[in-house]
Amino acid sequence: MDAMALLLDRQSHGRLEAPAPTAEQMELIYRAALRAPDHGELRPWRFIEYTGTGRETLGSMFARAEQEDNPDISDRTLEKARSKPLRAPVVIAIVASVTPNHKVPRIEQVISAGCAAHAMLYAAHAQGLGAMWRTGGFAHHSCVRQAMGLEKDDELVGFLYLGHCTQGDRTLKPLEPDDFVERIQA
Ligand SMILES: Cc1cc2nc3c(=O)[nH]c(=O)nc-3n(C[C@H](O)[C@H](O)[C@H](O)COP(=O)(O)O)c2cc1C
Repeated sequence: MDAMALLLDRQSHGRLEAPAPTAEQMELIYRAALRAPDHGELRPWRFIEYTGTGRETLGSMFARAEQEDNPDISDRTLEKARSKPLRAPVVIAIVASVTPNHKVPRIEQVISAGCAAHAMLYAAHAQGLGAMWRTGGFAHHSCVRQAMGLEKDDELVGFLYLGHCTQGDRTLKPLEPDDFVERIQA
């Protein structure tokens, strides 16, 4: 795939189905993540991959978070939270693993992990896979953070849902660079 076409045409796919990406495809996705810009070579990221029934572990975390916020929650809402990770055959939690009190500020380390997630979206698209970056209501919940072993300064930058697209591309709303760029020329 042409690199510019990749950059200009990528889009998110929320409806994803099996089969899961192959081991070779996953390897390339992680390798792309590891090429993210990284001030100080801190490698401020880690990835937790949920597949098969492993996704139920993540669903249980979501359900626990939901229940903690609202103990009187209905079974239906609880089940909805629990089933969220089943929306794709692979879900990857991307954690900004932050080195505290470092000359590279925390925000730069979190951005770096975000860049890794971004690279993963492109690596998926380049291989004909569908992907979507989600945080939902749970990524920053103390329950989920604790279950994933996040340290105080860490950040869960999101969940990457990965699989095969069930639908074609949607028509994108055109955006114009001139609406976002300020040019200082003198
Ligand atoms: C940090 C982050 C978190 C996001 N969380 C969600 C989410 O929880 N739910 C959602 O529908 N979209 C979420 N999005 C947006 C989608 O990933 C996607 O970018 C959006 O639907 C636009 O689609 P596009 O990527 O094709 O332009 C998130 C994006 C980012 C960068």
